[in-house]
Amino acid sequence: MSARILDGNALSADVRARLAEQVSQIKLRGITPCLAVILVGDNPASAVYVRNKVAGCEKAGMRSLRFDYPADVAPQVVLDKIAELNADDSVHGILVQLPLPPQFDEKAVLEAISVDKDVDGFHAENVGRLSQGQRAFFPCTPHGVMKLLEAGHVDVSGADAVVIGRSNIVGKPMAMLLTQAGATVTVCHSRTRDLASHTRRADILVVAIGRPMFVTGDMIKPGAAVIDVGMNRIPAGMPNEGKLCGDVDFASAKDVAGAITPVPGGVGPMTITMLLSNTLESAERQAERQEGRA
Ligand SMILES: Nc1nc(=O)c2c([nH]1)NC[C@@H]1CN(c3ccc(C(=O)N[C@@H](CCC(=O)O)C(=O)O)cc3)C=[N+]21
Repeated sequence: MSARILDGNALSADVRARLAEQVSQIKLRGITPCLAVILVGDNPASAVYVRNKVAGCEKAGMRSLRFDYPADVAPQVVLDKIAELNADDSVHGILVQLPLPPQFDEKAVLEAISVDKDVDGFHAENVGRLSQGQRAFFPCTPHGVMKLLEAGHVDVSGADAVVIGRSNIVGKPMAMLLTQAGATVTVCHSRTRDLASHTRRADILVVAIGRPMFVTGDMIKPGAAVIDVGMNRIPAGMPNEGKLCGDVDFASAKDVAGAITPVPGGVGPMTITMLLSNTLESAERQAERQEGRA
């Protein structure tokens, strides 16, 4: 048996069509949702992602602003730009592409973004709000994973979910969203003993460790939903060198899993889709505030 494919490109197209409809509605109220993207340095992968984010905005009818800085820029220059964008009512979302060069204090940069414009959901206050079940911007990658599970009719409530990876941008918020949706969640990481004993019990397995093809079919419970957040280049000297691959060995996993996301075409496109969705939501909240004042 081969697993059902949880198709992130198809779901993205669906969701983005609906977003474009909502964007044209809010434009009638005189507001054009606008995302500002800040990119520091010349990491080629970051440049591709930023280009995709900007293109996604335009296609959905949103406005985007892009600010590029050289790798050796003084952090204060970026902080000043963030302050300017925070104060600009025509900007609804601000994203600083990570990772930042070493002279930056990443946390200080993320905290400088207004909570109301933090469409990445990385600000400590948004993280706190999410953990308390309050209205918040959810981080885009885990939010996109929840949408993929929902569209794929994967039952989350009561499921045993295992998340591999404990990063602030994926693993931790993923665990929170799954917990809120009623799963029993285990978070595994580099110090976990006997990883496979955990993964083999998972009805839902989310893998976000950044190690190419690390999870193999023998680590997966038959019928499980396997979500691959990995985004790696196949190392030199291996077949398909230079191509994208996930943290899951798709070839062996697909024969065991009940449902699985491919790389590319799984979680990645949904990350950008949820970024657009958060930007629209930010614009809608601003419209509510304005109309509340009027
Ligand atoms: N502040 C910030 N927010 C982010 O959301 C953020 C970030 N920094 N830094 C880097 C990571 C990575 N990320 C991806 C988004 C889309 C794809 C994506 O669309 N991937 C395509 C393939 C793209 C390709 O061909 O390279 C796919 O999986 O099908 C991948 C990765 C967002 N990130």
